Amino acid sequence: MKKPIHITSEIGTLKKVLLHRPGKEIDNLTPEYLERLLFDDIPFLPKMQEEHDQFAETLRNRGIEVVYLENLTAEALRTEELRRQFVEKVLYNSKYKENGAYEHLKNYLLDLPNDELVQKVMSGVLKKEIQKNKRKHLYEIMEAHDPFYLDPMPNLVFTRDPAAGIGNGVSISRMYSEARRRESQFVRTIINHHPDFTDDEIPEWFSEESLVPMEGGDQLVLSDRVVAVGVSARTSPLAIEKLAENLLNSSGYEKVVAIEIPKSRAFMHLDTVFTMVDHDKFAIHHAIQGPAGKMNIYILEKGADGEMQIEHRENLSDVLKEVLSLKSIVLIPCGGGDRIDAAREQWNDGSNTLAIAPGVVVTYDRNVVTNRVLREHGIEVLEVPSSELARGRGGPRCMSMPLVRASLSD
Ligand SMILES: NC(=[NH2+])NCCC[C@H](N)C(=O)O
Repeated sequence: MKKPIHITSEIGTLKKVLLHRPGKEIDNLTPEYLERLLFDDIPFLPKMQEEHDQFAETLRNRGIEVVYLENLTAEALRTEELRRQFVEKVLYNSKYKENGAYEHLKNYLLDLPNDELVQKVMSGVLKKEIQKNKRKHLYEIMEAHDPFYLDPMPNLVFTRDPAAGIGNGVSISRMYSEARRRESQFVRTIINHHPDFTDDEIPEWFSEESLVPMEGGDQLVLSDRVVAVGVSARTSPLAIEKLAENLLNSSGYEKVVAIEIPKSRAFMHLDTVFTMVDHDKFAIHHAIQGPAGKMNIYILEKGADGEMQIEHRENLSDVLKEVLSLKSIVLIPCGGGDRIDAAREQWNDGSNTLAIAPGVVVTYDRNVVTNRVLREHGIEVLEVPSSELARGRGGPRCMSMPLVRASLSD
């Protein structure tokens, strides 16, 4: 039987992918809350949806099955008990656990049919939506102080981050910031309760219940033996070691490569500065490499005694050649390596490519220099429009959670 999750590389032909079509959550963004909600601007939703639909169409045109987070979640909530658990988890991960201030909110949500329930949880709930006479806690009453009963989740469009497939298993993220922590509950619900996923035992390499953060944008499945994980503003070394222990003990994975990147907004995840585009080619933003190309890279593997062994390395190209057993590799610089073009295009996710087959990537049309340089290196580049999509600081890789890719040996 076909496995519901099969991801043994970054580049194997993509067969099935999970997306989220941006919705009303975007229309609840206001300038005041942009920082708290990790968004940089207020997109024009109809245009953003149009661009997102073109992204999905580009994938479908290449024979890829596109499924949506909102639909699978609504389908998975098959009993009253599951609906209740889902809502309670989401609210628990919000800030309303303190003094039971969420009872009315919970009842309000549970009165809705599944598709509306899911939409509401995504879009957020304004205090004014709940009847005044039902609000009794201080927080509920103080509407001007904060209009949101439940914050919107504008980052759901970045399905890459709350979970990632590795091998036939999944790593469900403990998101770094409160703004995104609830997002993991959607994939959790799907994996545990959607009929397309429950027939099979899906190993879990990392859980959202963990105390230390890790996000999917930092995880790159380099091969069926090696996973790379960014040590970033969002993913901690403690989390990476935990993931490595699980992978090295109970999967075919033999090495986890921890790659330290600068902790800044522009470089929030490894995939904003480094993605795989072909068997031996990678898109990279040169600024992650220090003087003379030096970086901090650590290879975690099991020693002969079964203990975890960690080795330090400094050169990315050498590490990639070593762990992928390649004679040579090519790093394709974002913006062609030009200081201005590289910084501008990295900000708009120039290196955040989504490989849909070896040497075939989906990118944003606005990154003209990077796209040209990728083509000069023999990569087929499928461009998608990006005026509005780019405003949340995530590109085609961030906007997709691959569920099934062909193995490279197929
Ligand atoms: N895999 C990625 N690079 N995701 C980008 C996520 C962007 C999102 N606004 C955030 O700050 O979380």
